[in-house]
Amino acid sequence: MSDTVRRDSAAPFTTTVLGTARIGPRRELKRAVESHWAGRLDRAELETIARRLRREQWAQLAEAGHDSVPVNTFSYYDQVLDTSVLLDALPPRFAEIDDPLDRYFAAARGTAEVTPLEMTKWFDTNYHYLVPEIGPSTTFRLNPEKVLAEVAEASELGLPARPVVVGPVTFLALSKAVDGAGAPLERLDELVPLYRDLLTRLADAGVAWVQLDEPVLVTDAAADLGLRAESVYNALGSEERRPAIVVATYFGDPGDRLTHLARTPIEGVAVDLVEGSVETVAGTPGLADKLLIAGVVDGRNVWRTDLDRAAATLATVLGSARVVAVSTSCSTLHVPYSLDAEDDLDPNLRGWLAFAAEKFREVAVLSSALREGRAAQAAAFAESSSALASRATDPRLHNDDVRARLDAVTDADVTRGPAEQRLVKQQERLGLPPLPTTTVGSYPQTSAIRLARAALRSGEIDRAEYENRMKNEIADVVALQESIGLDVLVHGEPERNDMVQYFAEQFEGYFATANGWVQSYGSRCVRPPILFGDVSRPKPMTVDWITYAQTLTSKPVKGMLTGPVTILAWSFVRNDQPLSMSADQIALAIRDETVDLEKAGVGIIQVDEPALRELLPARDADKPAYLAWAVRAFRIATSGVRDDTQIHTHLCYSEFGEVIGAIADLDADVTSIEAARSHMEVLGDLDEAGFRNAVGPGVYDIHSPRVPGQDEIFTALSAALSSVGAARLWVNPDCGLKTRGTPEVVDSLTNMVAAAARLRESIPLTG
Ligand SMILES: Nc1nc2c(c(=O)[nH]1)N[C@@H](CNc1ccc(C(=O)N[C@@H](CCC(=O)N[C@@H](CCC(=O)N[C@@H](CCC(=O)O)C(=O)O)C(=O)O)C(=O)O)cc1)CN2
Ligand code: MET
Ligand SMILES: [Zn+2]
Repeated sequence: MSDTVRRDSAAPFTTTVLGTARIGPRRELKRAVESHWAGRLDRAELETIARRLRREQWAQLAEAGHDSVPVNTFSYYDQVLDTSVLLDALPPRFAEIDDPLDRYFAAARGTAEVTPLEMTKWFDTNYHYLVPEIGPSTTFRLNPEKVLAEVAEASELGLPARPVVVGPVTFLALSKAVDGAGAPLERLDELVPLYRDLLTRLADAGVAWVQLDEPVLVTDAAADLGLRAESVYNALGSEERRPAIVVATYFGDPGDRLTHLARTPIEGVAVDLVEGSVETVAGTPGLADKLLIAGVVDGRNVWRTDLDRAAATLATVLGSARVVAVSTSCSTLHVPYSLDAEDDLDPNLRGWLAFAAEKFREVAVLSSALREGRAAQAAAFAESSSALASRATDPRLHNDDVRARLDAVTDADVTRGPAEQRLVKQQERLGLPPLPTTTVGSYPQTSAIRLARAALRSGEIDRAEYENRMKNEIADVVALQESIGLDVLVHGEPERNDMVQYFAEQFEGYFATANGWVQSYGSRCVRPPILFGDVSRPKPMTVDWITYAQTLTSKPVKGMLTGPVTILAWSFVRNDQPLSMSADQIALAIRDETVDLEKAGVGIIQVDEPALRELLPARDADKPAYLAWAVRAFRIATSGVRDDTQIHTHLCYSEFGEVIGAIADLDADVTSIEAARSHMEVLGDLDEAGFRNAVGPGVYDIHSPRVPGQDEIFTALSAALSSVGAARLWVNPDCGLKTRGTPEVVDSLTNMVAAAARLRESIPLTG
């Protein structure tokens, strides 16, 4: 059959990446999309900017010598949302919006009428995807326009385009069932004909290779993933008119799922050889006639590749497959664009790093060395090993005091007095009313605040002027909270560019970037700081701001810190020591800060751990060890204070299931937790996990601009009250307010305080 012949002879490629970022080297897409939402940029202009960003990205790959270029990795918001659109699987509440792009953004962000899709973490990264909702009324249908358009665009430029699409197993495994529907994964059979159809359309468009992303195959997210994948890819492989298929696994080791894939007629597999192991590849029969895309360059961390080691890894797997292509371990979505945008980096550090552009070149160097011999790339190999040696011997990597302190940590250092006893002492000190009202920390990060920071950076204003402006912000936020009638106040975090970066910038052992932006969700970006050495805290980081806020009010002001696990999760981490050791070092630095806050008279300190769930390993076997070190790090950070100092923590991003026991083990006096979207269900789970301390279930969802009504909050609170009782219940939104506007914050909090007051009246006044 002619098509089959064409596939077999489809020249395998040798040099590629699994995907790229799209936000733009200077966040051009963020600005364009946000201007479009604000009505300041029309659709044609938005599309022009998007097209230019795609072309620049593709050109960069081609120039680096890649012979296969991933396309359809562009997205106006999120690639999983794009897949929901591809499969026509948006929930019916969006059907009334006729225009496809308006509908797309409505699904991502919601409108006054409809709530958006839920957002959650993409595996163990800090990227968020929009969770597909699969209900009884979902009928799948193929909308291939976007992927075909990107293929056409790249082909016109003469580029070897390889479309990348989220695979059916991963798509359904990440979906949630709604309206009483069964598990989405049971509907795989319905997706197979659509993907077959898509394959044919791509073949018709001249596509030689297609990449179907199946990262879920490195997890234990569902039973029988290997068998399910085998059956799907047998079916897709049997399609006569199709491009060659590569199935990409990443973020871990596929284990025996690789054997299942190898049994199918697909032409290639991509394997993460940074987080996964070469043994899996070597132990998998059936790869001999396939293309193996070997992910030896770390796609999600920023360290320069050890080329010798990567070349050795490639040599190990060379005999396992028909052809070995060199690649990144995953998409470079998770790292900044290029070191070229960093003017002020420490020169040594620069040599140790590789952002996306530098990784593109590393891939090409390794591929050339693999085919033409090491001698062809001698200079690059020499540079890599001297940079590595410089890093390994840099004295800033080791701080003996920090290591000695950690060695000396005992069980007593991670244990506080009994929780009930703490509660009594804290209540004596704080004298709070029942159902205390509070907020999670941040208030709107207005553009005035950000512009002040930009002005400080550019030298337009000095430090004193900047501090004045921030103090004015704090004064405004304190006054606002008093007028609304909240019981426990916060300073509002105006001085923080980010809840992780702010601390990292003040730690020893960390570097910050100027333009190292990475997409977090939609148009929102973060600049993850780079943890390179042992961590310590030279001086207090938050005490002056909190004590200033406390001078403005007689209500207690909560100190506000980020916990060690979250700081670690949202940083680029060292790859030369276990994560647990880095977590403990950060924990000691945070402990120092809690002790200083206490000394300064602060009675309540919140240590946020929203990323506790995020670092949970993909495989069940690895989970208990992670949870043990994560809990211990939090307890190192929070057990240095007296029993009458109240420790709060905060968690968001729901899906607490597997970490619920760990949340109880944190032993915080008060835990504020996202609950609004799951209708307080988490409270029952906490109870079952033996959690007996106080809890502030988020009573409304801050991720949407919608103002919750007083009755709606009252209903949620009443449910919480009957679940945990008045003695343990706090009242708060489900996360910080930094992304919201002030008017909606005022209205929402006013309703929240009123609902709490109403409910208080119903509580019998016993002791
Ligand atoms: N690290 C981290 N990860 C996280 C979260 C988080 O808070 N931090 N929360 C969750 C995700 N939520 C997020 C919520 C908001 C933003 C967000 O708003 N990001 C800002 C950037 C925040 C920042 O770094 N701000 C800097 C720089 C701001 C900036 O862009 N300044 C302009 C100038 C000012 C202006 O034009 O407004 C510039 O430099 O060009 C500052 O305030 O100093 C954005 O995309 O716009 C990101 C993630 C999970 N992961
Ligand atoms: C992502 S959790 C955010 C917690 C932080 N204290 C804030 O309110 O912004
Ligand atoms: Zn939060």
